[in-house]
Amino acid sequence: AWMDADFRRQLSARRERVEDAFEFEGRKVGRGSYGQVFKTKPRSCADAPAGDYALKQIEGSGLSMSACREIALLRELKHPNVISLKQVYLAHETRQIWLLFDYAEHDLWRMINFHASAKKCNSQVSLPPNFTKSIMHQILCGIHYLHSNWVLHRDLKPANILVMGATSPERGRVKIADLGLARLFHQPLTPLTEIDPVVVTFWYRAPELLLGARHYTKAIDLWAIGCIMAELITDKPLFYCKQEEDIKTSSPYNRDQLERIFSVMGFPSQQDWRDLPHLPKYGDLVRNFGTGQQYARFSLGRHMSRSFGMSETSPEFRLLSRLLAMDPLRRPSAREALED
Ligand SMILES: Cc1ccc(-n2nc(C(C)(C)C)cc2NC(=O)NCCN2CCOCC2)cc1
Repeated sequence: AWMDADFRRQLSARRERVEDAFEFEGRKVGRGSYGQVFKTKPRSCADAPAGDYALKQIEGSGLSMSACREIALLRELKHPNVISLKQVYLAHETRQIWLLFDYAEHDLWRMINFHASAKKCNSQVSLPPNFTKSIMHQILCGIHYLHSNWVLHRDLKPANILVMGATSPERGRVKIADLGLARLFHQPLTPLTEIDPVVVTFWYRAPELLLGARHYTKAIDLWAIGCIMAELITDKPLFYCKQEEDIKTSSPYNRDQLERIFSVMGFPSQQDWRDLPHLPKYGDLVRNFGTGQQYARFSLGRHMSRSFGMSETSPEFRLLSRLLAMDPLRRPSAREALED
């Protein structure tokens, strides 16, 4: 009763209700710990332009911390390669929050898997020439925009790279999104596996994170982009590491993931990564890997030329090896990578 009852009545009479504007019964397309997503079309009476939309019903009720963060963040951002928030619906009766987005038909995770399986049954479904170049350029444009606005993604991976489909006027356009759960904790040291152990993969996590770095950086996003670039080229996750079931590690140190990285990249020398000994988990590293000379003959060039016939003198290899510099200080900024 503390609020003016008449004022509340006016508000609720004027408030547009999501069910009046959109048809979404039985059209669920996604479900995760973040909430659920419906593919929907506006009803004829709605003033939204025709076309497909994605309605995300946020998990939980009321203005949770993550709902506030997502709305506050997305409403400030506007870039062709970043998912755009079209509308927010607050259902007061149920304290439900709905976010309206343009519907993205594809994501890189499904596109890469489709292409890989097609290749296996070796029907030549080859990705159009320059597909990888276009996708990479758009990802770097979107990340350059986010980084210029001091927004770090923190969980870049193929599933978070959406691509608009043939029915969209933005056909083929990349929309960087975050469908995941990594939003709930900002510190990299929080055990993500506590939320949804099945989903979390460490394949895109930069080595400094695995060695206990306390803060996310722009360079951590660029490492992930390097991993995505290699995966677009070879159809396989570069640092694929089988996930033993529901690891309840509270430590960021993941020995198997580090082992996989070293068996592709080689072991970082003092020259390669001056600050390595200062990382919190350096002691574990030395205990588990010693001086790493068992990885002496491995290198990214060797891996890419043997697994994909990529020349170490090609421009794409040069960019890939810069993005995948073990020392975060040696990785290019998004702008430098765009200029490459
Ligand atoms: C708590 C929290 C959660 C997510 C975000 N977040 N951050 C981003 C950036 C700008 C970093 C790419 C995007 C989103 N949210 C979604 O992508 N949302 C999903 C949009 N999808 C839903 C399915 O259909 C396509 C759009 C922020 C904070």
